[in-house]
Amino acid sequence: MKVTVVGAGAVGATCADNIARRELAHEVVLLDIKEGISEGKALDMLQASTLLDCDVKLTGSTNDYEKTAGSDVVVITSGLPRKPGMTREELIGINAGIVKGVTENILKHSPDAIFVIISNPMDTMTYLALKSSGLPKNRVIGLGGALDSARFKTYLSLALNCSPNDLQATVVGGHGDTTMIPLTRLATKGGVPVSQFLDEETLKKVAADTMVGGATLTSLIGTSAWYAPGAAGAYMVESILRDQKRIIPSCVLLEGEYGQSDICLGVPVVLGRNGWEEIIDYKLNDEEQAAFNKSADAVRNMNNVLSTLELGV
Ligand SMILES: NC(=O)C1=CN([C@@H]2O[C@H](COP(=O)(O)OP(=O)(O)OC[C@H]3O[C@@H](n4cnc5c(N)ncnc54)[C@H](O)[C@@H]3O)[C@@H](O)[C@H]2O)C=CC1
Ligand SMILES: O=C([O-])CC(=O)C(=O)O
Repeated sequence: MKVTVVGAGAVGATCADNIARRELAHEVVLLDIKEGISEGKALDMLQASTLLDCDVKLTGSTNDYEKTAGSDVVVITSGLPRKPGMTREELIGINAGIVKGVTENILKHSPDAIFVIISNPMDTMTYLALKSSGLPKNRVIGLGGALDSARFKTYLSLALNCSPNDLQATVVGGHGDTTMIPLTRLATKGGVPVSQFLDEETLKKVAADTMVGGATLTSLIGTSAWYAPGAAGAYMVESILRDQKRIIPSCVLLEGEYGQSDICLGVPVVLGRNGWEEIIDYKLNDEEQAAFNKSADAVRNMNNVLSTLELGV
């Protein structure tokens, strides 16, 4: 199996490193437009491999897409990250052109690849990659819910003083500070609703912290996060390449599911060797569905901006 990660910055390099360390693919190509950075980071990771008993062919490429040929999965992280005080949505003007161009270049050499889109604003970038490529819907998957749910579990585990591994907790909707929806009602500890352990005020704080999880890290670090985003990328790639069929909330095209159409938005999906294979219906209650619809409205507004950017979509 071969994976290409486009963008050898913080998220791309971390994702490639996680994929290599866990030997999820036999070959990993890291590609960046900036001269030397991908070759340097790939060589550094290769040297680390000798210390970590891991055997993966890791190479870098400065914008040479021939080296990416025959990739099974392509992870797109190329583009600008936000700075403190910015929203992810403000990145659309610069990142849309990058994501569209990269998708086109990749497809020339890997026509059968499954795409995992990370660049922000991710819901709109996923929609753009899908629409501009004409790919089957199951092969374009945005990363949002995997990361946001990891943050939800982290804040829950801190409040509950328990292992995050004993928690089930999912975030659906958009990957934005105000558009994501931590599904508190469905969160469980060892199969028991977390509302049996935590009062409403604490649960509200956990949900609020989750929603601004990315913004909190951005203001602490000065740029956006990469350890959990890179790990979340590898987690999705693992389920795809190993055909694990894990249920991972991800951004996919909705065609009536969850009451929405012609939009890519975060819902629980089964990830396997065919990409996303099934949408799981969580049967949202009225309040959750209203929040989902509001989230869809905001993401649709961003998608409408694409037509003003002269991208030809
Ligand atoms: N969906 C999610 O959950 C997350 C999304 N992100 C997003 O991921 C993106 C990357 O973030 P970082 O890695 O922190 O940024 P970074 O600035 O560290 O790395 C981005 C890399 O993309 C490269 N690049 C730019 N244009 C390119 C092109 N046309 N072809 C190839 N490479 C190109 C740059 O040279 C740079 O090395 C940002 O848009 C960020 O907002 C970050 C974290 C989580
Ligand atoms: O916060 C950001 O801009 C990057 C991102 O999407 C995240 O870490 O969730």
